[in-house]
Amino acid sequence: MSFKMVTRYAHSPKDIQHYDTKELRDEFLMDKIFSLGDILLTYTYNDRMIFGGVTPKAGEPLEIKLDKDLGVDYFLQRRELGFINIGGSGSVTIDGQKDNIVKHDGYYIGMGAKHVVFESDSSDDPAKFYVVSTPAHKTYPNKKLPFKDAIAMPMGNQKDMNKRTIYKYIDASSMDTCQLQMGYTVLEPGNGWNTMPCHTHARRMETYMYCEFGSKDTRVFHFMGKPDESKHIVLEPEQAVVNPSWSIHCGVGTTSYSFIWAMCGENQTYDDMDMVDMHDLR
Ligand SMILES: O=C(O)C(=O)C[C@H](O)C(=O)CO
Ligand SMILES: [Zn+2]
Repeated sequence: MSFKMVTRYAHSPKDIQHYDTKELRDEFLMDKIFSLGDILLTYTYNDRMIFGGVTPKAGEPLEIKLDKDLGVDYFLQRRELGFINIGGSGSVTIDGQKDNIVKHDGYYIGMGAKHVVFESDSSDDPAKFYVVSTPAHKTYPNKKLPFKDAIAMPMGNQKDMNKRTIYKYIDASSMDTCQLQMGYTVLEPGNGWNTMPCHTHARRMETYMYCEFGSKDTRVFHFMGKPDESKHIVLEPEQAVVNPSWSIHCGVGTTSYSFIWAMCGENQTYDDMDMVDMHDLR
């Protein structure tokens, strides 16, 4: 098993003005999230979100152990954690309490949980736990978040090539959470655009992890930057991007796809978005 956590710094919009493709990718793209038997995490200085993949082999449980790096006694001493499984079935054991987790199940784990152990039922179809952790100030109850209970918001339409459903898993309207908001967006076949018309939310940063592409050659062109200075990053399946709060975040795929979004910052108000007028995009 290997455990790796990389750091990504925070940027001002001016920093990226002259970035070439490689620099932009090096700073904002996480090119590997799931690797069998491994934990691969990123610590971004944007609101100190930690995110990445936990992919256990069958019979070899994985636990995120972070103390010295965070200056705490254990990983969730001052943090909360959310996850959504996009792989095969598995389980999570939180301080001795085990729950089965099938594909697309999620979980909220409150501050103070000492041991969170992830397991896969089979190495041929391992669970792929996409995990996101944000700083917390209060312990809220752990909560299993089955896909069927997510708040489903149909969005867009076929004519605009953006028909999709946003599934809110961790949302302050239906449960307690300190900072973390998390969900999963699924595009309908034949649709390519997410989050268009696009927005910013200076109050919150956001990460996107793109997955479940319609074909092996599908690519998603993800757009970021100030609305009047947009740049793009081309993503393969199961890669993630960091979006600073000043940045737009939207994308178009060469087929349909899904993505997991997670936010953290000043508020927990999903609809608090500054919509960008199409005339202002450059
Ligand atoms: O498809 C969409 O639109 C989204 O999923 C938007 C994200 O949820 C988002 O950007 C929330 O601020
Ligand atoms: Zn957003």
